[in-house]
Order: sequence, then C-alpha cells, then structure tokens
Amino acid sequence: MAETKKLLRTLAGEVLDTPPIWMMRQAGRYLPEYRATRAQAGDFLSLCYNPELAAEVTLQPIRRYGFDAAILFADILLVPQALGADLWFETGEGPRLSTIGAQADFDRLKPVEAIHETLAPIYETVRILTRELPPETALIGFAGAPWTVATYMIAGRGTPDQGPAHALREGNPELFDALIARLTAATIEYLSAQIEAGAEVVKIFDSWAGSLKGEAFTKYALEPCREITQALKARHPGIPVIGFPREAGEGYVGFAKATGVDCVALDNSVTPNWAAAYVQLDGCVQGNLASSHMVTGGQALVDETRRIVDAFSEGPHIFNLGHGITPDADPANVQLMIDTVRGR
Ligand SMILES: Cc1c2[nH]c(c1CCC(=O)O)Cc1[nH]c(c(CCC(=O)O)c1C)Cc1[nH]c(c(CCC(=O)O)c1C)Cc1[nH]c(c(C)c1CCC(=O)O)C2
Repeated sequence: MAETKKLLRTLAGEVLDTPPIWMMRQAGRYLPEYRATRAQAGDFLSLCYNPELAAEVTLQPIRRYGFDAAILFADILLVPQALGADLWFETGEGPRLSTIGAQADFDRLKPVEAIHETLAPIYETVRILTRELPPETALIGFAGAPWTVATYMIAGRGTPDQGPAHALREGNPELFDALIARLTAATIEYLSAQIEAGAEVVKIFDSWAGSLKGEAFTKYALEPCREITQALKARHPGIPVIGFPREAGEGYVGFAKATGVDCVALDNSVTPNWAAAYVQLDGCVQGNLASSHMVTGGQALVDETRRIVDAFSEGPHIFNLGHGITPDADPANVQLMIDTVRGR
C-alpha cells in the first residue's frame, strides 16, 4: 500500500504542497488538559511511567490540533534511571541525578540488558498509541543522544555550559568514553524496543551538541549518532531517523550524509535560507520557528512562519519549532501557526 502519512512521505523525500507539522514538547504545560492529567498522575515521572496516562497526554495535542505526528510522552533522562542512576525533578528547577565523577560511580551502573526492566511501561505506552492514534498520524519515538544524556549524568543536573562533562572528557577520557559507549549501546536497545512496539520514526535529541567543537563534535555528537542510526537501520530496515544536533551551526552541514539520518532537525539559530542552501541539499530538514512566537503571536508569527515554509519549499521539509514550546505559550498561537502552515 502506498504510504499515506504525510510525515513518512516527507521523510522518504517527497515534497508535498504543504509541509507536515508537529511541535517539540507538544504535550506539555502550556495545555490545561496536560496540567490536569499530570496532577492526576501525581508528578512528572509518575506520568512518564503510567502507560494509560502517558498515552493520554500524547493524544491531547493530536485531538486539539490534528498534528501530523505524535511524539511518545517520556523523557531522555529515563535511560540513565534505567541504568541505575537516581533521578528526580525539583519543582520549578528541573532534573537532578546522582553524579558520575569517578570510575566507582560508573561501576555501579547496570548493564545495558537491564534497562528494559525499568523501561517496559514506555514500550506499553507505544503499543497503546499504535491502537489509538488516527490513521493519518505518524508515531515518533525518541531518546537523548549519548553526549547530552552524559552531560546530565556527570553534573547531576542541567548546566549552562556543560562544564563538568567537558572537564571529565578532558581529564578522564577513558571513563568518559566508557560512559558514552554504555549510553550508545543502551540507546540502540531502547529505540529498537520502541520500534518493535510500533514507533514509526525515531528522533535522537542532542540538545547540547552545540558545545562540542571541531574534533570533539565529530567524536561525541556525529559518531554516536552514526552508530545508533546504522544499528537501528540494520535491525529495522527502512526505519526513518531524525537527528537533532541542536546549535551545531556549521556542524549541520554534511551531518545527514555522515550519520545516515533521514532528516536533520534545525534549531532557530540558523536562518532558513542558509539551511535550505547548505543542509536541505542533502535531504529532509525539520524546523525551525523560534518558540518565542508561541508566546508573542501576532503578525510576526505569521510572517516568520511563511518565511520558513517558503525558504524550504523546494525540498522535503517538516515544519516544527527550533526547540520545545514553553509553558508560557498561548494555545491560540499554536493554532495560528498551524493555520498559516496549512494555508488556511
Ligand atoms: C534536555 C531534555 C530533557 N528532556 C528532553 C530533552 C531534549 C530536548 C530539549 O532540549 O528540550 C526531551 C523531552 N522531554 C519531554 C519529551 C516528550 C515529548 C515531547 O512532547 O516533545 C521530550 C522529547 C517531556 C518533558 N520533560 C520535562 C517536561 C516538563 C515536566 C513537567 O510537566 O513538569 C516535559 C513535558 C522535564 C524536563 N526534562 C528535561 C529537562 C531539562 C526538563 C526540565 C525543564 C522543563 O521543565 O522544561 C530533560
């Protein structure tokens, strides 16, 4: 049967009349129905590990807006937790984890095979979604890239410059490389299990790729993404992969060819005209409206949305924000963006 889902057609290289659209963090705190379900679950992690409720919040933005894709509701930090790290969320601040600073901390981590014990509810969420999503909606699974996940495991929290991770990378490269290798192997198993449960696309989030420069970018952003992509495609022929080396700048150029990803997701620090010329020439791109427009709205939102759609109209393009939508966004602005993209 010919593929009918717009997102999958675009990932296969087709150029459609209007690009498919979805939004990073589309299930999130800007939606009152999300806040209600999260309260019902108790807290964020309980929501992630409750398949019925995680599927419910995944479906909420599909019901409200009819996005072309749903993204599994989970978090990139569930993998460290499945490897044995302690994980909790401080209200209003963000994630906290037990830290990895020395060999003994690494030695306490569990082997890769153990992750499914913790992550089984996530696969169940995927299975529920394969039954409940509308037939035209594609289901995206995801994981964090090894470097980004390592930055949280090493520092025990989010950091503005990923300083502790860079310090370990330079000061104890054997330990750092062992951590990256463990995360790469775990990510392959995690994404593979999501695909077996029904994910039709997977996305690798490397939110802090931009702080890796030169050879470090090649070794710790590009290379792990290549390894994960190749392993997934060997096991699941034809599975489309989206890579998101956020703020990679010139590192976006040639990223798809070097890693084998089918689509490069762009943050909004690069202009659409530049990215059309230097990144989209290799294939599909995703992005890249600044998420601040979801707060401010108005004519600027409409103009910038049109500029992005036009700039990428010659090749395959998935419309998205340049980063996740923020809790202070106005749900009406999301509708305005969608109507503008779809020409209504
Ligand atoms: C770095 C990172 C994390 N998680 C993620 C990244 C990479 C992308 C990015 O750069 O944003 C990815 C992520 N996190 C979440 C998803 C679900 C799918 C989606 O809707 O995009 C995805 C794909 C849910 C979430 N993950 C989180 C929330 C908010 C939690 C809440 O409801 O209180 C959601 C909806 C929490 C989270 N999770 C993380 C942080 C730093 C935080 C706290 C910051 C914040 O509150 O926004 C780690």
